[in-house]
Amino acid sequence: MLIIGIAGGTGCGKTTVVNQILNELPEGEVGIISQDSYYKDTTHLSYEERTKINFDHPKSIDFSLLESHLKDLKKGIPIHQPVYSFVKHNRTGDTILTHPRKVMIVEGILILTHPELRDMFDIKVFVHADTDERLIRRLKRDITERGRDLDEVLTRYQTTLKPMHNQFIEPTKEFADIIIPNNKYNTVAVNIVRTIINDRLYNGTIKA
Ligand SMILES: Nc1ncnc2c1ncn2[C@@H]1O[C@H](COP(=O)(O)OP(=O)(O)O)[C@@H](O)[C@H]1O
Ligand SMILES: O=c1ccn([C@@H]2O[C@H](COP(=O)(O)O)[C@@H](O)[C@H]2O)c(=O)[nH]1
Repeated sequence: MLIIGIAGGTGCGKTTVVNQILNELPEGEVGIISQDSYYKDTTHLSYEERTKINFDHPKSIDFSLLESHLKDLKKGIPIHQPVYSFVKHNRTGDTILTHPRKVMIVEGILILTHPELRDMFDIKVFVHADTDERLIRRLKRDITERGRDLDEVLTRYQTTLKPMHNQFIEPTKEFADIIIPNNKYNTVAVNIVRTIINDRLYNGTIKA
């Protein structure tokens, strides 16, 4: 199994890059794990309390579950990936049965902060977009898709998102094997990653 970790700050375009990579690859050969699925379960808290969580700090992520799921997949064991709701700020209680694939992509803002997880990645990618670009994208996306308003996004940006990005996320760029500049859509970089995957898939250098 080839495991690719794709990190980068919120709004840099990780999800978009993953979808672009998957485009044109045969269905069923590549599996996805999103770090967002592994936000800690906070069912014991009220909605009000959940809105105050610092979701950009590594401690908000259940890394031990993520790590053990990845280990299971490596052993050929399917996992039940939790489904997360950004609107409720909590897991939904549903899971997605995720089968081991020849190539697994793990994406998320904090995935390179955790040494044990980081060591499991064969290729580490960091998607870069400028801070103002990321904030603009985040504003648009969170208002249209995640039920937020202008005030919520900007307040969260100033209080937690920006400081956590500088403290935890940006420094992990140094662990990356490949940095994808993504201020504009970067089809060249996406094609390079897809070529690496195709090479591993069809030249028999990896086993399922
Ligand atoms: N290169 C790009 N240029 C312009 N908009 C982009 C680009 N990449 C992503 N976007 C848009 O920015 C928003 C955030 O992208 P997304 O892939 O969800 O980022 P992430 O997963 O890193 O938070 C989405 O609305 C997406 O369509
Ligand atoms: O309940 C939640 C959980 C997380 N967030 C924010 O999401 C981003 C990470 O997701 P991306 O898709 O990489 O942007 C993170 O910055 C958290 O602040 C949230 O708003 N609510």
